[in-house]
Amino acid sequence: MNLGPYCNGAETLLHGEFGAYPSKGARYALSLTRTELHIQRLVPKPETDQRTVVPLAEVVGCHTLRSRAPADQSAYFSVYAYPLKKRKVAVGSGRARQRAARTFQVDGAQDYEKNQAVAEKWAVAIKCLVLDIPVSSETEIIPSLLPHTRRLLLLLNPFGGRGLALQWCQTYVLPMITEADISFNLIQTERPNHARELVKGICLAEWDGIIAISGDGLLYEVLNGLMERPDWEEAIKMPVGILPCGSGNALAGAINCNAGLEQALGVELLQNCALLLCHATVSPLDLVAVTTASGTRSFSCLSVAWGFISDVDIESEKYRHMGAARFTLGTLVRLASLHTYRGRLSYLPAAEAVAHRPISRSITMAPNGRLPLQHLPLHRALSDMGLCEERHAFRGTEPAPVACPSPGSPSPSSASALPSPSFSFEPLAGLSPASGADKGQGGGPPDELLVPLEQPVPGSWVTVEDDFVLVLAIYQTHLGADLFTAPFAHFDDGLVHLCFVKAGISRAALIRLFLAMEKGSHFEQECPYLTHVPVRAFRLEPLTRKGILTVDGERVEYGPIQGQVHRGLANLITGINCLRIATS
Ligand SMILES: Nc1ncnc2c1ncn2[C@@H]1O[C@H](COP(=O)(O)OP(=O)(O)OP(=O)(O)O)[C@@H](O)[C@H]1O
Repeated sequence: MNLGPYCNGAETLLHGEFGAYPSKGARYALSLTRTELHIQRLVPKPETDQRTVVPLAEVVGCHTLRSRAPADQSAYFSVYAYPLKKRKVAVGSGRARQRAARTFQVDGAQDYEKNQAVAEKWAVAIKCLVLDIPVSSETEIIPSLLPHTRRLLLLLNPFGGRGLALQWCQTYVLPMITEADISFNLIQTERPNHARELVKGICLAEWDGIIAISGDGLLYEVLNGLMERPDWEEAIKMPVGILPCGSGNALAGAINCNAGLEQALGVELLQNCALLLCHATVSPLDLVAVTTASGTRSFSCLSVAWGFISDVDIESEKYRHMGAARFTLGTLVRLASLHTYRGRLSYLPAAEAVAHRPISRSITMAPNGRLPLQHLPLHRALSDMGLCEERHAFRGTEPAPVACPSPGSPSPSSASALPSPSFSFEPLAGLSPASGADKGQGGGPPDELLVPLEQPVPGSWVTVEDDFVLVLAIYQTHLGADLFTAPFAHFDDGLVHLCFVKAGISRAALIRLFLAMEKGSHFEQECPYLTHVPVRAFRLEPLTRKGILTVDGERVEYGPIQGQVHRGLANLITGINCLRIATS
């Protein structure tokens, strides 16, 4: 049965009839389109026209193999997919991805070389599609279409979340990325700021990406380590990624959502992100340069929070063993003693109108003012099926060794040391500024929209002085993996989504907002106390003496803080284009 040249209306790139492994006499017709692998059993003939369709969005790689039996002139190729399945034992959502490998026998020719060439062609085509490399039926499918083996630096915080990062990485991540032909070096961080120091010392040319296996805090360290390098302009272009093993996992939630996948937590979210990592697509990522009262400047990719949200985040640290549930408990505890905070919030509204639902309500605005790292050998899940790996297809594609440039002389820092404000706040025991020790080593683009914190904001800014329950400057869709807080945000929209809730809101209304936030429908409640304004820059001046401020979920010194967005400064590995994703 010939399914080509079109399969369900899509162009067939490859078509062939193959045996299977283990054999059992079955034969299959395979058709490859840009988005799917169609598998039709021919022998024994099925009673109905039943086809198995493998969405390439669920495929991580394809390997060619050879039989250990010398008489066998067949070549084989295995396709590795990770479809989403309902789990027998309900954990979290009750869904998880299960490895599904299919091995086909290419036996059309008498000699192995010809069969191997066909197997290799299929493997190359499938890998190109997984990596979003354009292929059409006119393309000559040859190994040189493929990029060199990706080399990822995996940084794992063994104490992130519930402390399961290493176990989860070994169980769910390493097998998958091995099948995706990703070469990696896995380093466990030993202390806070270890990841930051590591990325400051690496030779950029040796890596294709840096992946944080933990919560958002570790990625914050990676981004700031890159920005603190003398070559920050080049360094910050290094694709970064996240494999969520923390408790909040906001960025992972945003990546999952961007791919069109159903909201997920725990292992399901980790597997989704690992699958997306195998698909390699990179998106520009906005960073917000945040300056605190002591003049410390750091780069944030998620949020600045004050009030209810930062209180819950930091106060729930003691429930860390509970994983994501720590926030639910923390929320209930905080709701019981709901605080309000007086503050002055100033912002520069975004010039363009942002097309989404009406947002601003009940707003009281007053215009005014080296570490050279040895590569581990490419890890491989070798078949235990009596087949061995055929690596010819990928030989000769390794990059030539590169010389590591020695660190250059530091470029002048634009992080101006701002004097402390005239009023002071209670010192926080044991808390040091987020990057105070490193101040001045790196650079980063100038914050041309900001004036020093001790000067009044420019006249084009808007200022609101009020009692707030919370102030949140968020730049991604998610505040946590299951908190769809800014549904209108995009990785590189060049916007800070300033959200605040003013005092006066009832506890019940606040709970309703947070419950609705799971689905991202909280703005539909038209709560008069909730305001959202898309801005380019903001300043928050707490007027209440005690409080908690967080940047990307990490506590920073309490006091005036301001930030400006730098559009698409970093690169984030986001994986599959959402139009191609399949949810089963
Ligand atoms: N080996 C380590 N020991 C102690 N702290 C570490 C270690 N490695 C990293 N850290 C620090 O742990 C902090 C929290 O880590 P991370 O944010 O990755 O996990 P999390 O807090 O569980 O996750 P989330 O931010 O999603 O809640 C980071 O700021 C990092 O500096």
